[in-house]
Amino acid sequence: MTTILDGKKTADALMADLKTQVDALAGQGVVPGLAVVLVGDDPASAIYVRNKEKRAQSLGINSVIYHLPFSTSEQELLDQVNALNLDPSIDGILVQLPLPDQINAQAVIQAIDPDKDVDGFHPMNMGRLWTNLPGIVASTPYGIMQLLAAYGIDVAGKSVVIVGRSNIVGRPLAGLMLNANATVTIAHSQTQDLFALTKTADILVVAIGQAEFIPAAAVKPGAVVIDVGMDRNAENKLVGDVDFANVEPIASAITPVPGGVGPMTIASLMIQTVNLAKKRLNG
Ligand SMILES: Nc1nc2c(c(=O)[nH]1)N[C@@H](CN(C=O)c1ccc(C(=O)N[C@@H](CCC(=O)O)C(=O)O)cc1)CN2
Ligand SMILES: [Mg+2]
Repeated sequence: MTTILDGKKTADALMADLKTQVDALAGQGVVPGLAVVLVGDDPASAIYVRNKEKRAQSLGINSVIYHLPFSTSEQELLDQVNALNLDPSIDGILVQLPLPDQINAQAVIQAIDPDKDVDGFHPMNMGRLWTNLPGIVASTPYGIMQLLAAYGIDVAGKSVVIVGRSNIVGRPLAGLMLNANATVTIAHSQTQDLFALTKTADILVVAIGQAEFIPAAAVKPGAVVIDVGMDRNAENKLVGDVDFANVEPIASAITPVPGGVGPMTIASLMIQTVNLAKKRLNG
């Protein structure tokens, strides 16, 4: 029997626990503050930002959305970020990606106060992760680790292959897996004989953005498969990077799309926002 790693159910359970923590903070006079900056009108980004706001509101987190026009200049966005850096009611700042072409995303990420960088994308937080120091960790990788933990899947000593080397998923996840004592390989578009490599993985994570790219023949029977993709197939149906119908029967556990990694991303953002508010209270 394959275990379906249910991100929605797991996120809901984590959020129920988090709500009691937010209530306790409120009792001590601290309301966690999350600022989300959205530039332009990308429909998918608008949905993600709305979902973050809904989740924050249901927990009692003060979420403030700054919706700037598509024509916003890099300097205008930097000014907004600097104002939020100085706002004592804001614990976490995130700038929704992708950004319009006229804005250098790295410059914006590096302008965020590393101690408010709730996305964990700032080089300071990436550096902390890779030196195994406490810091803020990107939400999707953090969510994947939480999901595996919720199902009792220990990564220590396992062979983990991550397909995709983005700053949002692949690289930070590799750091987290290494810190949890996995043996990690990062594969990417230049990797030779990719499917021979993926077939060696005890835990296979795929984050490349290509619909149903990983076939059953590329997966070791009994592997744990984590699908970070959110793609549209030829019938315009939302699917992942893994051919779920054919891989599910041979995997020991697998995430669905939707309802796997995605909900864990937003839950992780909320957890880290609350952790930052606790830091404001306790120093
Ligand atoms: N600043 C950031 N930008 C982006 C991030 C991020 O972590 N920080 N990640 C993604 C978008 N994202 C959150 O921002 C995100 C994407 C998808 C989901 C999600 O719940 N997906 C659902 C399916 C949604 C659908 O039906 O389309 C699922 O998988 O079940 C949550 C968060 C890029 N930008
Ligand atoms: Mg999902």
